[in-house]
Amino acid sequence: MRIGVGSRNKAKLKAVETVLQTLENKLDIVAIDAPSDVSSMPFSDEETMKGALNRAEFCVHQHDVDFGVGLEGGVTETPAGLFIINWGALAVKDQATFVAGGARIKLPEEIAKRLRSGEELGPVMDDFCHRENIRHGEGAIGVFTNGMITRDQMFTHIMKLLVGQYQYQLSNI
Ligand SMILES: O=P(O)(O)OP(=O)(O)OP(=O)(O)OC[C@H]1O[C@@H](n2cnc3c(O)ncnc32)[C@H](O)[C@@H]1O
Ligand SMILES: [Mg+2]
Repeated sequence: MRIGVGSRNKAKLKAVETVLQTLENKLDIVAIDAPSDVSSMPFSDEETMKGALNRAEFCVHQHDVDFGVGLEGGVTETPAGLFIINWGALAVKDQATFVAGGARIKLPEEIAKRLRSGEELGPVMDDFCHRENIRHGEGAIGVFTNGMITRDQMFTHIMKLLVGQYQYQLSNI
């Protein structure tokens, strides 16, 4: 089974491997530079979901893979403040595409302000924490939940939601 993941982000790749390893021994996971075709800091559910779908569909349409996975991070305004959000898509070659959303939490106002003025969350988190590449590891969600839920764990949950929907469809044809 050959799976294309539309990213080189370590947290995303780890999540895909974690979930698929439990299902199949012969796995060929390929990291693909898939364009999201949305802004680098998506600012709504709609835009973030679109980014995930575009990445997944690019993988199955442009590469020789059985499945394409797209995982996309973004933020959205709510009455309670700016929330970090994530969406995932699983495109099955010549078949359906599945979509799932992830856990979301409010970002501290100090971070939210910087994003509203046009900065990207990745560099803002590194600056805020005086560290590098937080987006490849625990992520903002890990930092602001005290490590309770890390970025790869959050994406692992999304992957389970995607694969589970595909399995349900297979068993109900
Ligand atoms: O290489 P790609 O796959 O694009 O991975 P990415 O880390 O850039 O992730 P996204 O494009 O999906 O996320 C959009 C932006 O939000 C940032 N971001 C999203 N979730 C984050 C998190 O948990 N921690 C730090 N930055 C995050 C990310 O760095 C981008 O600037
Ligand atoms: Mg990105």
